[in-house]
Amino acid sequence: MGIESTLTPTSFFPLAVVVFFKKDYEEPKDFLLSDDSFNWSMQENGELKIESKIEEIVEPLREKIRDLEKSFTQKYPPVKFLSEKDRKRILITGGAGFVGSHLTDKLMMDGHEVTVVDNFFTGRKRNVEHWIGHENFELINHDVVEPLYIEVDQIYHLASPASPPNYMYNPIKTLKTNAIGTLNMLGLAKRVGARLLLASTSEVYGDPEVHPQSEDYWGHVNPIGPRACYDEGKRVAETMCYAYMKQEGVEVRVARIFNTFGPRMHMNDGRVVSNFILQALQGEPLTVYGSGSQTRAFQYVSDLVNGLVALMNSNVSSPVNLGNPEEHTILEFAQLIKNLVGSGSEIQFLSEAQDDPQKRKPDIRKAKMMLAWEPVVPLEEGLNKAIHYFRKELEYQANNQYIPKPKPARIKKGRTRHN
Ligand SMILES: O=c1ccn([C@@H]2O[C@H](COP(=O)(O)OP(=O)(O)O[C@H]3OC[C@@H](O)[C@H](O)[C@H]3O)[C@@H](O)[C@H]2O)c(=O)[nH]1
Repeated sequence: MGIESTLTPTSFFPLAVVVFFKKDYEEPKDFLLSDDSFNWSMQENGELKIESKIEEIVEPLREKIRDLEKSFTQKYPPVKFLSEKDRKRILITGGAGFVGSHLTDKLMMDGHEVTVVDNFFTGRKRNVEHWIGHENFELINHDVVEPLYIEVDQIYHLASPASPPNYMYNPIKTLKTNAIGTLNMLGLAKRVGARLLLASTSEVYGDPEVHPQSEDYWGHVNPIGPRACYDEGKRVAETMCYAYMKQEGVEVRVARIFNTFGPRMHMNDGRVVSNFILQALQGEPLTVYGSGSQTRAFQYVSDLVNGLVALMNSNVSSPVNLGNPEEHTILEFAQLIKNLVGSGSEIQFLSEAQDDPQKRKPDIRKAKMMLAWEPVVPLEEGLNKAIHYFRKELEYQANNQYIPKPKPARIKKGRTRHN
């Protein structure tokens, strides 16, 4: 069926559209308009009559758009249904980061309403994009250094850079995030009557003189060293939590998180696990700082997430260590990653990092007893998952590099181009 129209000088808009269409959209060929697309005739009154077949041409295009829209229908990971009574409104600050995004997944899949707040300094939209558009999910680009006014039942306060190169990059900002950011979140918790869980760190123990570290150890931190912005920032954040608890009755939970690794760590994170895996995968030397005799104990991210949720929903308001007590030297760790990757990389010894804690291992008896929690993912299994993730990331990076197309040579009118 053709559309019939009468052209007057002011009714050339459809033609303009057609001209644009012809000029800019030459593919696919079946939709090309040509003079055959119109029936031209002169009417008795002298006006030009055009019967267009645009509708016939446009309909297949509409069909294609409908198909595309169908294919875009978002498929979300499965989400449990929770009754109004059990469903909580949960805020996760730093929810687009490495740990925050895994916590987001768990709480979403458990059926809660999750609001993620992130300033995307180290967090990435990509980490939570699979929830965008879901009715239980909201993503807010916001820096916790500024106050936030929303209604929530629980706050997981994770916002802060966590890797030493990231938190040392802008020490003043790290201090503000941990001090002012925590103050703002505690203020919010007080105002709306929410419970707040602070993601604290094993770094509050500094370079510990007690081994393994239990929660009653006060720590050994250099208050003016390069790590102080984070260590002292988290220590003051803990202090604020207990001041708000005692003075204002805010319900607080404090998780002291030990070294954690897993998928979604940033390629430029700079912590030892991501560095060693990426170096081993690319055949580059594994960079060991110092002699490699310093120790760490690494937990897989899903264990941590389960611990955080168990702590939030427990009645334990004092600090709790969350970590895997399996301790290794950094050199052993380099060797293990090299073997798991099957890499021929060398091990390169670089100078020691200033104030680097020499021994670290959590005492997790409190978490075991009070939360019935302990890590369950064996180190090698977790590392293999992380290796798989970083392998994919490297492939993704290689496939998505922007390679500019060579521009066709411009030929000036009236001149012949010679090769
Ligand atoms: O390429 C590297 C990176 C790091 N290292 C060493 O590996 C050890 C671990 O370093 P990481 O940077 O992974 O992490 P750190 O233990 O120093 O700090 C971490 O502590 C606990 C968390 O709160 C934080 O994620 C982070 O601050 C350190 O001894 C470091 O010097 C290397 O030998 N080579």
